[in-house]
Amino acid sequence: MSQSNNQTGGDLLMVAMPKGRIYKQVIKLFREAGLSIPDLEETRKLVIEVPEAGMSFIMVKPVDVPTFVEYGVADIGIVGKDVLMEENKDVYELLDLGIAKCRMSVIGLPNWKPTIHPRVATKYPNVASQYFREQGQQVEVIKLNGSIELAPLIGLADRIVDMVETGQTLRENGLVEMEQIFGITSRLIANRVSYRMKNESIQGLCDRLQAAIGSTAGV
Ligand SMILES: Nc1ncnc2c1ncn2[C@@H]1O[C@H](COP(=O)(O)OP(=O)(O)OP(=O)(O)O)[C@@H](O)[C@H]1O
Ligand SMILES: O=P(O)(O)OC[C@H]1O[C@H](OP(=O)(O)OP(=O)(O)O)[C@H](O)[C@@H]1O
Repeated sequence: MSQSNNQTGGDLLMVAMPKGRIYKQVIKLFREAGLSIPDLEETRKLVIEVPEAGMSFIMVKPVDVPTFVEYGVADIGIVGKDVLMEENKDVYELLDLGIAKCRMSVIGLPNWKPTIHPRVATKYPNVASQYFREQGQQVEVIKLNGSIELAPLIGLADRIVDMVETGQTLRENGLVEMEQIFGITSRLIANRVSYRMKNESIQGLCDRLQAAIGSTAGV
């Protein structure tokens, strides 16, 4: 196994860990990969060293993970494909972790009809703009930060671009999925320089995670 278990201080891999929804699934996967990680959300600490796993974690908002990694203050990070597509940062995408699975879709009311000045509300303005440009549709994109499904219900926009997992949010608000844009899972990303300088430990972690993903695939 190339991953060292007795690294200390500056040799630790700095990992940007997303707080919230993805966190628990990442920790489960890391543990399945044989890495001994405590519950990082047990405290309000934002920098947590875990020398026995050869890693140090910074706890960040999911949308900020690519920024910490691009600037190299984190060597690696875990982030949803949705955020990667929207933020378009200069990082390596190393591994599909297969967790936090959902999809990015165009959503609207069931009786939707094309309008003269179509408006689309979304948390993902770059993704939405690119999608409708490729479709040859001119739309005004309105950026929101949450409760996106509200927009067509109250007339702010005629459609939204948002994530769908179980479809419960759509059903409970009387909305329908009109088109799927792309599938989403969480990815392991790396800083370009770190990937060269710390290749052995990053590649070792990748191999361990890949083995854990392989052994649980289809379970
Ligand atoms: N309903 C969902 N099902 C599965 N995965 C999801 C779902 N919603 C979001 N995700 C994935 O989890 C990631 C983080 O979502 P989360 O809701 O924790 O973050 P956020 O809303 O960006 O953060 P915050 O709530 O702190 O503003 C998303 O970027 C996406 O990849
Ligand atoms: O298909 P479902 O299983 O219902 O999941 C989809 C919902 O999950 C996410 O919302 P989130 O919980 O992050 O809330 P927010 O975007 O309003 O903050 C997403 O924006 C959808 O609203």
